[in-house]
Parts: sequence; C-alpha cells; structure tokens
Amino acid sequence: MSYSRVTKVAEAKLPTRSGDFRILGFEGELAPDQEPGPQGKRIEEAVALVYGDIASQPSPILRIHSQCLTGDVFHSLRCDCRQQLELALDTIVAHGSGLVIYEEQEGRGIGLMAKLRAYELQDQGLDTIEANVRLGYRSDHRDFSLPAEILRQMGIRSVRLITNNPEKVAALQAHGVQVERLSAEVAPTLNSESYLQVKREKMGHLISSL
Ligand SMILES: Nc1nc2c(ncn2[C@@H]2O[C@H](COP(=O)(O)OP(=O)(O)OP(=O)(O)O)[C@@H](O)[C@H]2O)c(=O)[nH]1
Ligand SMILES: [Zn+2]
Repeated sequence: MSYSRVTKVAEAKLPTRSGDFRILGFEGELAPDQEPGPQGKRIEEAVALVYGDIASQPSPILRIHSQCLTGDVFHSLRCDCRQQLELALDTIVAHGSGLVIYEEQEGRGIGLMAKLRAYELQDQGLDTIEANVRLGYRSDHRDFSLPAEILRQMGIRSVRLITNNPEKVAALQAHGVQVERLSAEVAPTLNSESYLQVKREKMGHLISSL
C-alpha cells in the first residue's frame, strides 16, 4: 500500500491503568493509484501510544496491534489479542519507554462485520483461515506500510517488536526498519487454543507453548 500523505493530526496525554502514555493520531490517505482493501476506505487511521523518552532509545520496544473489538474491548477468549495488548503495555512501562501502534485493520483487514461472519462459520466447524476463504477473502489482508511510515516520520529506524508473526517482522524489514523480535506469547485459554494452533500450523506464528 502506498499513501499520498500520512499526517499526524493530534497529540494528547493518555493516562491508562498501565501508566501515563501520550496518544498520537495519524491519518494515511491512499495514493490515487491504490485499490482500497476489503473495507473500502481511502483514509486509514492509526494511533501511536507513546511511553517515556523513546527518542533517546536506539531501538525502542514496539507493538503493532491490529484492532480486535471483540478481544480488545470485550475481553473475548476466542483470541489472544487483549492479553497481547496488556503484555505490550506492561512490558513497555516496565522497561521505561516504548510505543504501541494500533491500526484499524479489524479482522486482519476484512472489517468487523466480515470477521463476525467468519466467527459464525467457525462456530460451524471451519478454522480461522478456511472461514476467510469461504467468504472470499485471503487469510490476511493487512499491510503494515502505514505503521512503517509512522515509524519513519517519528525518526525510528530500529525496533524491538513484540510479535509472534514473522510476516510483521518481514514487512517492517522490507520498509528498511531493523527488527529484533520479542515474543508475544501469552497463555492460551480453553477457547483460544485451537485458534492459536491454526496460527502456528498454517500462518507460521512462532508459538511454542501449546
Ligand atoms: N478474519 C479474522 N480475523 C481475526 C480472527 N480472530 C482474530 N482476528 C483478527 O486478527 C487480528 C490480530 O491478528 P493475529 O493473527 O491474532 O495476530 P498478529 O497481529 O498477526 O500477530 P501477533 O503480533 O503475534 O499478535 C485482529 O485484527 C483480530 O481482529 C478470525 O477468526 N478471523
Ligand atoms: Zn482478537
């Protein structure tokens, strides 16, 4: 994905349970020659939650987190998103600095309603990838070029990335960012175990504790 402009539109304090962050709002407008993703948006939004003095860090801790309404807001046990977000915030605060880029790629980019339809199919026995394919989507529609551009604008060229997903690492590296991976493994719940198994077996996620 390429953007004709990526703009920081706001910056404010954001005290959280984990600690006192700053929240930066970004808008990325797709370049005219770019087809929008399944959600059809031409302007994509992302926020960066920044803790401490990241500018003095040669390689700040980073989590790129894709929106998951069901997990992040309602603490759904179908997935590990909420636990990973808490892990990231707590790791950053314990370390003294770092950032989370939270992008609106709900359902790995297919959008909330499509993700719920995929959940419906998973309730009937399909796995997370089969459900996407049955609905006419790829397993993952995300493109991490907006977070990469945000990092560039913030002057960050090297990161310690909290993730189990090798494609996220490769995507940032393709944008010229140096990446060291920090594990984002969290304890599986009864409901998330089979989902995590599919992520490991079919999507190559680096998960050892199943
Ligand atoms: N389409 C679809 N999206 C899902 C499903 N479960 C979770 N998601 C979305 O998946 C995204 C998170 O991606 P994950 O594959 O869990 O993890 P990741 O971000 O690739 O990798 P990590 O950095 O290790 O967390 C969020 O946008 C969720 O809304 C599902 O069953 N179907
Ligand atoms: Zn989730």
